[in-house]
Amino acid sequence: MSSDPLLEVADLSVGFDGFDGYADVVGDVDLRVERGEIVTIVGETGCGKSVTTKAITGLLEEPPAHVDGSVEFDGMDLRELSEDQRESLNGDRLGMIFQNPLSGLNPVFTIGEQLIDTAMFGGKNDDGILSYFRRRRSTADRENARDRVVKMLREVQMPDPEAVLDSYPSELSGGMRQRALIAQALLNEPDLLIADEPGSALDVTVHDRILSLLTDIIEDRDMSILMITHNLGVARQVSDRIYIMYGGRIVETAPTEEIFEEAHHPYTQGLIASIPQLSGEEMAGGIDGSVPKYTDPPSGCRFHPRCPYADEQCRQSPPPEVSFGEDSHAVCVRHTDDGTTPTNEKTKRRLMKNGSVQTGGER
Ligand SMILES: Nc1ncnc2c1ncn2[C@@H]1O[C@H](COP(=O)(O)OP(=O)(O)OP(=O)(O)O)[C@@H](O)[C@H]1O
Repeated sequence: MSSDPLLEVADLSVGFDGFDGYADVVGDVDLRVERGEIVTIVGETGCGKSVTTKAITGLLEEPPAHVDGSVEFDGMDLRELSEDQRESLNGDRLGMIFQNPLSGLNPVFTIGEQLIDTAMFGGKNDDGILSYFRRRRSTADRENARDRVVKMLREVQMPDPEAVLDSYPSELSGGMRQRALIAQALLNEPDLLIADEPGSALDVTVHDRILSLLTDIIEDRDMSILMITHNLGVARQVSDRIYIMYGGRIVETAPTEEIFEEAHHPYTQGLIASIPQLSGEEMAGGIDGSVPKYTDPPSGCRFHPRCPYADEQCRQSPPPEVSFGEDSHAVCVRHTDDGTTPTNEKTKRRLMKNGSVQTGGER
């Protein structure tokens, strides 16, 4: 662990005012990304992964969101930056790719206009009158930027990049729009790329292709990545280190191989047991139950209603953080009690006995 991480998030919390009352979604989140490191946040849908990255990148509207904690990027406190400073950073030193490829592109400008602007002006990408005049200026700079965009579109394997430059987002397929967004996020060689389930809004085969494309591209670059996925198998493929998130809390973190060698939290163990295996022994239905209701979260450990080891202590008090090495922690009371320490196999047996759908193997 270095003393100079590129991104360091401390004690982040996010809640929302809503019709059903206050939703206490994210809390006590500490995470860091070292220079050149690929880190993933893994958890089921609704666990607070997107809310966490949106809070980091300043994309939550406050209110209704209430954000607290500190977010340091290369020594700058992102929460203290003015809107202008943040805009210059986003799209330049900080690249972002989100789940829905349509939301990231402006429908009234061509792909070329948008990507060339990003290449020339980075985060200072203005879709108003200013950009209209910028685009009228046919300078050598603009030609250079165009060449860079075409090169990048080729790198993301965009079919017929020259024709795509003159197309509007609505004229492209979902997969092509996602490729355009990946190209846009990488154009200015950001120091940190934040990728929120890229391609997950698309069908499974396109999603898989997008993911393997992205992993190939990032392998060749010296870039830090914070990636979000609900798929632990994907996280294993791409990341150096994993944070497991449940109910808006980080429940475990460790270097990727350590998580798979010896996961400590029953939730992580349940996710591992749910990864499809050729032996057909995975819990095909995943872990029984659903993520908490954030307007009325469970007391004590938020995972206790689904945990096969939960007892009174888990229902009563928030669990302690237990360290298993400098870089490996889990937040679970069981590890202070030798008799019932969970193991992957034990948890899998218990979860299966509890009625999770199974495809074969032990019953
Ligand atoms: N603007 C908002 N106002 C109120 N609640 C919100 C808002 N945005 C997100 N939430 C709630 O926060 C919770 C966590 O959502 P989030 O999108 O972060 O989950 P996730 O783990 O990223 O899942 P997914 O992969 O489906 O996006 C959800 O219950 C969601 O309804």
